[in-house]
Amino acid sequence: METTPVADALARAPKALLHDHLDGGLRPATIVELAAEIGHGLPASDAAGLGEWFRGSADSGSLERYLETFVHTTAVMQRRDHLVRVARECALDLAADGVVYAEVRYAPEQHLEAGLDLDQVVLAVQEGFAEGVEEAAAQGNTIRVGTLLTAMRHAARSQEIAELAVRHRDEGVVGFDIAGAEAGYPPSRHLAAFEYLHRENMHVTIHAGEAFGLPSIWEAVQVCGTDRLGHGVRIMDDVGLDGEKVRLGRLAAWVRDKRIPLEMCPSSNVQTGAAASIAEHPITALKDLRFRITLNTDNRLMSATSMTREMELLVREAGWSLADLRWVTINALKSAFIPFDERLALIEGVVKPGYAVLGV
Ligand SMILES: O=c1[nH]cnc2c1ncn2[C@H]1C[C@H](O)[C@@H](CO)O1
Ligand SMILES: [Zn+2]
Repeated sequence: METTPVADALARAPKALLHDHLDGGLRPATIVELAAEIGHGLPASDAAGLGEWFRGSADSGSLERYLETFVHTTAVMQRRDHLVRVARECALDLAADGVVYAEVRYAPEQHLEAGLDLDQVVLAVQEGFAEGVEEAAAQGNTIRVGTLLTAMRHAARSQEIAELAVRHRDEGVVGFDIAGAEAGYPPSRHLAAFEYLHRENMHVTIHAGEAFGLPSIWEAVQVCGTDRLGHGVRIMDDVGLDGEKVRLGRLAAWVRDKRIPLEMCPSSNVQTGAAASIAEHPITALKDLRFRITLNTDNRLMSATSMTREMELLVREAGWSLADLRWVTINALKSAFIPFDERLALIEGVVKPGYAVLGV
């Protein structure tokens, strides 16, 4: 993309990110290096080729096939020092992209193959984030990173992961999530974990309404009591036209009325077939209907993207303005899993002044 005044403004705009997978954001060069160290075979031997392989393979039109690419990232995230490095680089890369607040998620149960236990995995990742945040600050980029612990929805460890999240809540873990193939694995499968988290006053988000439709969103909201929806793009199935007038079904109305945040990830959705194109992605219609939408990367490696790029795509292909981007940034901070006063401080002290400099 050529450098234009708008592209320059987007690069400088303060960003808030609620939905980014640690194992979906590795630097290709790091994967090449770590894979060589542990003797893991890769589908491409150089960083550029590997980056291209991830993006191309993830462009499959199917969430299941998209998820298959993660075997090559989780493979190199098994040793303590490797987890520290990947987390450190994640914080540095997000900060360099202008992200001032990020919630980064991963599934600890996928990092036990070299003998670490769940707590050791969490501590290694927290150490890496702390290092990255400190280095970024030294480079002049201030970022705050919160961690979400994910349980894989096809597996049966959600209660354990929920307890792990609660155990590490004072060390930077701010919430819990479920991810993985959605069809056939409804959120209610993990109801006991969600009930436990509610009793512990712990925040919850659920991947729902990405590869499966309204029943998945309904369960996440009404049965599991989620605070936010990961993607939630299929809520559009409950939005119709009554002549010229937009009509919300009961679930869509509930989601909008309750201001339930939607963690939307345009490029990822185009790759998995959840949306036809950036121009037609429901994020724009939902913005116009004033749902509590947020803009996210999902997997920077698989989508070869960044927050700046997602913003550029919406501006170029869906007619978004800087004011729209400021709005979703504030929405994200209103929806963040850190305390209210800290969210407010970021909105008033960082985001609003940052956009004011850009004339918004
Ligand atoms: O967009 C997604 N939908 C469902 N699951 C996902 C998505 N992106 C990543 N994951 C899975 C694969 C990762 O290994 C796991 C934990 O980050 O979460
Ligand atoms: Zn995701």
